Amino acid sequence: MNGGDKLSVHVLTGFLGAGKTSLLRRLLALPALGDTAVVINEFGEVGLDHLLLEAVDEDIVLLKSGCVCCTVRGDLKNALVTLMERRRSGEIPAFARIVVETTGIADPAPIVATLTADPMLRHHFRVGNIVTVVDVPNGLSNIDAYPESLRQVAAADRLVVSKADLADTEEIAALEAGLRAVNPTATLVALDEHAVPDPERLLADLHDETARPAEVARWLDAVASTRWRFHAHGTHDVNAHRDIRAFVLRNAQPLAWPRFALWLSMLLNRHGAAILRLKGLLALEGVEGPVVIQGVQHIVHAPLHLKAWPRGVPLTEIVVIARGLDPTLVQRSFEAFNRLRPAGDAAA
Ligand SMILES: Nc1nc2c(ncn2[C@@H]2O[C@H](COP(=O)(O)OP(=O)(O)OP(=O)(O)O)[C@@H](O)[C@H]2O)c(=O)[nH]1
Repeated sequence: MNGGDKLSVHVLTGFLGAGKTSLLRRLLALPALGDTAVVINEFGEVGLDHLLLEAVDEDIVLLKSGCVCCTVRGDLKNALVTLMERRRSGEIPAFARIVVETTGIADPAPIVATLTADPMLRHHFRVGNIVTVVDVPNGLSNIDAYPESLRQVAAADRLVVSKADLADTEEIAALEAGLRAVNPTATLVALDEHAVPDPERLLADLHDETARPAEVARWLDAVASTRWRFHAHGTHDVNAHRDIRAFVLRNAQPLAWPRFALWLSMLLNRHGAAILRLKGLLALEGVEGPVVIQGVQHIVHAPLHLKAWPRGVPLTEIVVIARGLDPTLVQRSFEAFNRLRPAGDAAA
């Protein structure tokens, strides 16, 4: 359940021209990330050429940093399987993680779906962090104009605010507030063109058992310290014009896993396209510590365990970021289907 020695596949996304490749270049130059394999779709669009050292074959190259870089023209599964086969046969250096850079108009959900749904990929890989780059000059207007941009922001575990050098502090603050409003649980990292990114901050993920409790505590703090709480009268809607709401389903009574799993799959079947992101902790009957769940749109990752409850007491708290979905109805169906006493204002 906890991933064992699988390799994390991180997804680097962000709208057209946001600064994905610039960030990737700086990350790959860091000695700590020399053992990274990179998968880029539509290679012709990105300018990594000056980093290229040696062509291993038509699709795979070694970068100066020692990283392996692979192009995806066909499907992601084939690219990942090929990388693993060449790594095993010693044709390319061993690598410890993979970063997939998407095109600017990609929705990250299908990548997550590929990794979680395919049995062979699931055996070797696990979903790492979704890192979304958003540039200050265009970020807010892209979120409003392009559904792909919104989905990239909502899906993120890390939001990198780029081109801060091209804006003043007010513009940066406005973008950060807008990003927080769409996705309160992601870590915000502001970078300008020359900043050295912190690889730990961007790529340490939930599979890193030492980082996991802090990561989860951060989600919960982010939710507790914002207005994103469910209460009897609905949510405080700071994102009305986008029809996006983040809300928390919270209840202290332990859940029966089979019942909860059925409820969740029914919810995602019916409303998967409206649910942009879901993450949280479950208090389950017969399970001592919290179980971490997270999903992107209709895809849910394999659950993970935490050893201790971040607040010291068992409490189910699920953050949902949804578009066009009434939180009151979701909360009601969560409580009714799982046979819970309504938490109401007392738990909010
Ligand atoms: N001033 C400034 N320019 C930046 C910064 N980051 C990226 N750029 C510039 O923005 C342009 C686009 O950057 P890329 O890194 O290619 O962006 P991308 O997201 O990979 O672009 P696509 O792959 O085309 O979607 C380039 O000209 C970069 O030099 C930054 O922090 N500050």
